[in-house]
Amino acid sequence: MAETPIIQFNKVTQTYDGAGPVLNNVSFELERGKFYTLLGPSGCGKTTILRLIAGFIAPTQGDIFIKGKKVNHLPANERQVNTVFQDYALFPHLNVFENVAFGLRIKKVKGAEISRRVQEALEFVNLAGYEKREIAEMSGGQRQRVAIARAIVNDPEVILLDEPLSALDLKLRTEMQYELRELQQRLGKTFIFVTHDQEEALAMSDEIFVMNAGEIQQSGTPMDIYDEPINRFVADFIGESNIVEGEMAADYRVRFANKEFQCVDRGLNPNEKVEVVIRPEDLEITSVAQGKMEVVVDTQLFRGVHFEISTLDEVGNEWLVHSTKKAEVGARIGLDFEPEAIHVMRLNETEEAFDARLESYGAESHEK
Ligand SMILES: Nc1ncnc2c1ncn2[C@@H]1O[C@H](COP(=O)(O)OP(=O)(O)OP(=O)(O)O)[C@@H](O)[C@H]1O
Repeated sequence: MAETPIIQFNKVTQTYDGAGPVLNNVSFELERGKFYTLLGPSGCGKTTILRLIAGFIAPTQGDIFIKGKKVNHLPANERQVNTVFQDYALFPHLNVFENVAFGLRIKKVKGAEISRRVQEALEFVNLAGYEKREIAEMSGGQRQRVAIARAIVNDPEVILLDEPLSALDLKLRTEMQYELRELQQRLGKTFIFVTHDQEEALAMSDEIFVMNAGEIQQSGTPMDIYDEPINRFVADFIGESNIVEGEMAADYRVRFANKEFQCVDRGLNPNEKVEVVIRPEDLEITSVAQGKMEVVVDTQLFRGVHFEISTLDEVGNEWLVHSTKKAEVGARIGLDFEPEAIHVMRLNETEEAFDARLESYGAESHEK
């Protein structure tokens, strides 16, 4: 990347109190002005990354850079980074204006400038006119916006958001997803958002980092991660997947479920063991004669927009199908799919090798 990364981690390992590492040799570079999401199950180290960037803790090993400057031990208040916490951490005894003004008062900014900047921040989050309101009189979504105003009033380069939507009900949560994304684009600042909700990550991010057990498993755009997961963990964590064991037969040919299929993957070794992913929405129900694979319908659920149909092939693999067509439980049916719907994962492939391999296939062949 041409520009100096806004944030860079270089082989960062973090250990708390002599226990095993909660971050293991993590490296990445973030660009200015993008919306990044750290996504992963509870305890995988997402918040630890935020705390290292904010300066609440220093790395056990490795280096952290902000705008090219090493900041391993730079105090939090000297970093151009602000955090929006999960519970917003607002002061209940102060009104909206004073909550947003708090950091500026500590920094002894002049009164007139405080007024101007707080006003600007509140306008930015659509809370102009709410200055005198008590926090207790604000709704969940409004409190969220006060917390964001309090972060942006300092004009930071980077805003860290630690599961900020998790306290909201589903409808408000969806509204705030749009709002946050739109706010980030208007501000043009780097946002680093932590969540364990894959739908939230897919909807909001320019780039997602999928984490597991203190490591980044894969990084990429939401579409990259969804269409081309690097391994079983990522494929399972993002969306619903059918994942079965298979082996390469030759270039563009892969075997699974006792048959050989055309795929778009090449450059793997003949007979190499692989894992094969097909998304449920890429499987189409048809007659046995017309299908590429013969299966028996095991269960069927109506999900409103589609039927969720669980089927079994002759070797006992389960194939979940999302279909607008109904099937009969117990019926023998055919499943049809395009060669591009098959995603082949090598076992234990590094992210670098994986990216290079996909790149070598060319964009057209791997696009659905
Ligand atoms: N101060 C601490 N002392 C000891 N262990 C800690 C400390 N903070 C976090 N941990 C441990 O480090 C691991 C990673 O925690 P972290 O908060 O980064 O995970 P997370 O992915 O943000 O999880 P969650 O989604 O549950 O917040 C966990 O096993 C946690 O118990």
